[in-house]
Amino acid sequence: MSSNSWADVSESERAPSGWGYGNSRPLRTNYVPPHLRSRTPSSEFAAPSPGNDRGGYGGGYGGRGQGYGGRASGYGGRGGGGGGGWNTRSGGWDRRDTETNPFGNDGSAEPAVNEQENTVINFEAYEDIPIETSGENVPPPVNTFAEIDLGEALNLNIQRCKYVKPTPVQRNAIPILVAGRDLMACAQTGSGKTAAFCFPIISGIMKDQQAERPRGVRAVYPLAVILSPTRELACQIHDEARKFSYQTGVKVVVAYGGTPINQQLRELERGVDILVATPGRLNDLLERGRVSLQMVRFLALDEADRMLDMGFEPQIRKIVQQMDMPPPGVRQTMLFSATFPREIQRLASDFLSNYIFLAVGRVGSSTDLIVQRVEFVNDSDKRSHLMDLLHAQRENGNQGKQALTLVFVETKKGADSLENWLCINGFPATTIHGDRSQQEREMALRSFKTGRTPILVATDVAARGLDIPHVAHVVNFDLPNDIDDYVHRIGRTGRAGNSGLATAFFNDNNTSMAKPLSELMQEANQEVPDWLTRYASRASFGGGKNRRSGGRFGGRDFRRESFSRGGGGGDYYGAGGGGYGTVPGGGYGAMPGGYGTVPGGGYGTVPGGGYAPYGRGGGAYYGGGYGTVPSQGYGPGVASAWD
Ligand SMILES: Nc1ncnc2c1ncn2[C@@H]1O[C@H](COP(=O)(O)OP(=O)(O)OP(=O)(O)O)[C@@H](O)[C@H]1O
Repeated sequence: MSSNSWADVSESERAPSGWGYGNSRPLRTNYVPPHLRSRTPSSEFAAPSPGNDRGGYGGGYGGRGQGYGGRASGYGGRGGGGGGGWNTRSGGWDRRDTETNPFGNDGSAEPAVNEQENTVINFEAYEDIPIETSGENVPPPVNTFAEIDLGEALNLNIQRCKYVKPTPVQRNAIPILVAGRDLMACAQTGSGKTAAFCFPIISGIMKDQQAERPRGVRAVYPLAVILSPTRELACQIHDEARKFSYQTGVKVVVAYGGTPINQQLRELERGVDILVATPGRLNDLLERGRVSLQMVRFLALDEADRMLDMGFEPQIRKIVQQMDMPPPGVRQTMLFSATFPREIQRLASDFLSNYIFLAVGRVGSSTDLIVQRVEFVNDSDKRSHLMDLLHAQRENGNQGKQALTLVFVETKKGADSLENWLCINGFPATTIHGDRSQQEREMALRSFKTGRTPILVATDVAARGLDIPHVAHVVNFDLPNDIDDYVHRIGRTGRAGNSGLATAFFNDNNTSMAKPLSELMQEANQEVPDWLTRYASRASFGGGKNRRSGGRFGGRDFRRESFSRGGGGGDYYGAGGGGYGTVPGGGYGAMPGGYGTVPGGGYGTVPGGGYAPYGRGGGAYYGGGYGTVPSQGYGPGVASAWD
C-alpha cells in the first residue's frame, strides 16, 4: 500500500475490519487499564468495549503467547508487531474520559486531517540522505505513516502533531521495530528519533492482548522503559510520549532525580505502561521495590552512546542485567543516538539480540542544515567576542529582538560567571548546569524557550536531545574535548529541517579538536579556515581519540567492520589501524599492543590503555595511537578485538 496524504490515511481507516493483517479470528479486546491491573483479574474487564468495533487479529507476524517465554516466532524469533488487535479501549472505566489534552489547544484536539505538508519540517533537506542498514532480514522502509499499521488512535495523534510524513529515520526504524526487531539506530540531531521509538512502543502496547500483570502490593509493572541521560530530556520525552499516546489508553509516567520521589510514586501508583526515567531515579525506585521490570517488553535507550559510556554504564547494567528485566531476545531493545562510537556499539551489543543496525546519514555527522563557523579567539578575548556576536545578532534580528542563543561553556562556575557578566552588560541571560536545583534548571529552560531570557549559558547538561524551537545560534564559547559532544551541542539548532548557525571559539587549548573538527566541517560541506587546516595537519601525528578519518558516508556497523577487516582501517568507527597522518589508515594487525584479545582493551581499569577520559582502548576512535605513540597497533586484527 502506498499513500501520500492524510486523506489516504482516513480512507484506510474507514475500511472494514480487514485493516489489520487481513487475518481471521477476531478476538475480544481484554485490555485492563494500568491502575486496575494490579488489583483486578482482567476477566472482569474483558467485556467488549462499546466503541471498539474492530476485532483484533491474532495472525500476522505472530502474536505473543503467555508471559514472555512464549512469543511465536516472526522476525528473528520475536513475534513483534501485528499480533494483537487494537485496544481502542472505550468503556466506562476508560481513563481517556478524563485525560487532559496534552496538545493544549482548543480542547477538542481535532486533528488537522487535511493539512497539507507540515510547515514545521523541511523534508527536502533530507531527500538525499544516505541510509545504511545491516543485519538479517531487514524489513523494508515505508514512505508514509499510513503504510504502517500503528492503530487508529495513534494515527490521530500523529495528525494532531501535524506530522504529515515520516522523517528518514522514522521511515526506516518504525517498520523494523513494529516487526519486533532489536535496533541500534544512528540518525542526525533533530531528525525525529523520539517518535521513531515512541510510535512502535505505543502501538505495541495498544496491540497487546496479554496485558495482565502481576498483582504486586507495592510495585508497579511497566511494559516499556525509556531511559534518558538528563532530567530535562526525560521530561521532554514524557511530554512527547503523552501527546503520541493521547486517547490510546496507554499511560506514560516520568521519574527523574532532583524532585520529591513521593509525588512520582503517587503518579506511578495510578498506573503506568511506559516509564520514562533517568537511571539514578529508576535505580532508586527499583531498590525500594516500587517498580518491577518483570513485564518490560520494550526497552529504549535514548542518547544510547551516552547511556553506555563510563558515567552511566554501571547503572544501566544494573537496571538491565541485574534486576528482573527479561533478557534480550525476550524484551525488545532499541538504542538511538546521533553518535555511536565503535566501542560503545560493541558494549551495546550485550543488550541486544539479532539486531539491525541503521544509520541515517553518516554516524556522528552533523547536518549541513547547520552553518558552522570556527573563529580563533584567545581565552581573554572570548567575552568581548561573544558580545560582538550578540550585538550583531540583535541588530539583524527581528525587530531588534535577540534571537535565541545557546552558549556552551566548560564549567558550572564558568556558566554562572558568564551569565552574570551578560546580564550586567544588558543581555538577559540565564543558565543551566548541574549545580542548580532542578526547579531552577526547569525555570531557566522555560524562560529561555519563551524568549524571556533569550540567552542560555549551559554546560553539557543541555547538549543532548533538547528540542527547543527557534534556537538560532549555538556558540561553543568553550569547545568540548570530544567531537561527539560538539555534534550534539550544535544539534540544538538546525532541527527538523530548519537551518541554524553554530560558532566555535578555538584557540591553542583546543588543538586536539582541530582535526576532527575540520573533518566534520568538510563532511558537512562547511568552509574550513586555512588556519584550522594547518592546526589539523599538525595534530595528525599521534592519532588521537577524536579521529574521524575515512570520509565515507554512513555509519559503520561494528559487526561488519569486525568481519571485513584485519587491522587496517581508516573509517571513523572503522577497524582501527595505525595513527593517521603519516600512516593514514595504516593497518598494524600484527602488533598486539594489548588490544587484540581484550575487547575494548583495558576498558575502565587501565585508563591509559585507551584514551584517558573514557579509558577505552581497542577501538579506532579512542584507541591506541593516542598521544606520543602515533602508530600503535590494535592487535592481531580488530576482528579478534571485537568478537
Ligand atoms: N514526521 C515528522 N514531521 C514533522 N515534524 C517532526 C516529525 N518527526 C519529528 N518531528 C519534529 O522534529 C523535531 C525534532 O525531533 P526529535 O527531538 O525527536 O529529534 P532527535 O532526532 O531525537 O534529536 P536529538 O538527536 O537532538 O535528540 C521535534 O520538534 C519533532 O516534533
